[in-house]
Amino acid sequence: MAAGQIGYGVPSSLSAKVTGSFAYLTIRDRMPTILTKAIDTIHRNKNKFFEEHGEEGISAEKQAISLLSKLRNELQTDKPLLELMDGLSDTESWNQYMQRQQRQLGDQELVSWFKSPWLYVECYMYRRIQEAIWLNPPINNFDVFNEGKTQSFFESQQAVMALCTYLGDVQKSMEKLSENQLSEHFNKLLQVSLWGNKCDLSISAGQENSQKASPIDSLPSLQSFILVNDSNMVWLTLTSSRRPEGSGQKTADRVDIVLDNAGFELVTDLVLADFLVSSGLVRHIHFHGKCFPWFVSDVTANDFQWTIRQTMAANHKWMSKSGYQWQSYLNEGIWSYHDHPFWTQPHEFCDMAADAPDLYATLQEANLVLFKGDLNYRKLTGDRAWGHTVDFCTALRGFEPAPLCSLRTLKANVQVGLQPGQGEKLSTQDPSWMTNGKYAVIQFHGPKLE
Ligand SMILES: O=P(O)(O)OC[C@H]1O[C@](O)(CO)[C@@H](O)[C@@H]1O
Ligand SMILES: [Mn+2]
Repeated sequence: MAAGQIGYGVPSSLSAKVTGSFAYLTIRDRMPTILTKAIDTIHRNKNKFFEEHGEEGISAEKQAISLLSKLRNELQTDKPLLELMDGLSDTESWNQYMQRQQRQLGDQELVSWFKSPWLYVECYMYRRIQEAIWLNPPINNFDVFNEGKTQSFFESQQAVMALCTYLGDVQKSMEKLSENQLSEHFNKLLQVSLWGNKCDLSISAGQENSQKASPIDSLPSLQSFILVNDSNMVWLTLTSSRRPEGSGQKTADRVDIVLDNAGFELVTDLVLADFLVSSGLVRHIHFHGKCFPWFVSDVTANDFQWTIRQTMAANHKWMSKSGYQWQSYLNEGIWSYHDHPFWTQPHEFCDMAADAPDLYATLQEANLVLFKGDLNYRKLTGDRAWGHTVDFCTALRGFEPAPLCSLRTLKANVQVGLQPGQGEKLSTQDPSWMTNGKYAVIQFHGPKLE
C-alpha cells in the first residue's frame, strides 16, 4: 500500500499534520481570526443584549466570550479536542465521532487540532462556537455570523437586480423558447449559481466578498476557469427524467439543492430554482440548509426566510416580483426548505447511508441533487489526498443516492476527475489554483445518458 493510504486505494485525510499545507495554514491563521471576529461581534452587541435582557444579557455575553477565548486558546496550543457538554440532540453523535477519530489515531496520541483530519476539526470549531452560544441563555439565539451574511446580501444588490431582471425577461418569453434556447438559459443560470459560490465569507475569514458586476455579463470571461464542465449531463438528466417514458410529460419530479452560502450565492440558487420550476423542467425543489450558523456564511432557515422577505420588499420591480414568486412557491409546496443535523456534522458523505439513513433515503427520491460549494465537495470526496486524475465516482466511495452534481469554486486542495496533465499544468501556471477561488467545476456523477 502506498504511503498516506488508509486502505486499498483510499488516501489519507488532509490535515494540519503537514506543516505549511493549506489545512495547516487554515487552522493556524484563518480559524483563530474567525474566532476573534465572533468574539468581537458578541462584544459589539453588548448594548443590544442589555436593552433586551438587562444584566442577564450582559453576563451571558461575558460568559460566551470567555468560552470562545478558551476555544481559541485550545486551538492555538493544539490541545486535545474536548467532548461537547451542551446535551443537545446531536451532542452524543459528535462525542461518538470523536471516539471514532481517537480509535483511528491509536492510543499513542490524542485527537487534537493539528493532528486530526482538517475536515473534522474545522467542523468541530463551528459546533463549539454554537455550544458557547447555546449554553448562554438569554442570548442563545444569537447568530454571530448574521451581520456578515446580511451585509453580503446588501452589497450585492446591483447584481441581484440584474439577475432578477434577466429571469423576468426569460419568463416573459418562456412559452416561445426552443429546446436549444431553454438549454442555453439553463446553462447560464447554472453557471451564475456556480460562480455565486465565489462569494463565501469563510475563505476571506469574514472579509467583505460580494458580487458587484452583472453576473450574466461576466460569464464568458469566466468560462475558461471551469476545469470540469459536465453541465450537459445535468441537462440530460433533467430532460430524461421527464416521466413516464414516452408519455409526453415534461417534468422531472424533484431536484434537491444542498445549499451553501447566504448572501449573493443564495439568490443565485433561488433564481436557478425559479427557472427550473417556471420553465416546466422540474416540479418540486427541496432546499437543504443548516440547523445552526456554520462556516461563517452558510444558509440557516432564518437566512433563507430573511432573504426572501428582503427580496419581496425591494424597491425594484423585478426583484420584488421574484421575491413574491418565491414566497408563493413555498406557500404552495412547490419549494420546501429542510434541515437535518447531518449537514452540520463532520462526516464524509460516503458515511451518510450508514450514519443518517433517513437523509440518504430522502435524497434517493430526487431526480438530481445539486451540491453547492467547496465544503460539500470536500465532504463528497472525503477531503482526502486523491490524485487529480482519480474518477469522481471513485472519490465518492459509494455515495450515490441519486444523480448528483457538485457546483464548486475551488477553495481547498482536493480536486479529482481532471484530465492527465491538467493539474500539473495548472500548478505551473497558477500555484494556488486549488485554493484561490478563481477556478470552478460542474462535476456530475450518475448514469451516463446520450
Ligand atoms: O462556502 P464554501 O464554498 O463551502 O467554502 C468554505 C471553504 O472555505 C474554507 O473555510 C477555507 O478554508 C474551507 O475550509 C471551506 O471548504
Ligand atoms: Mn459555505
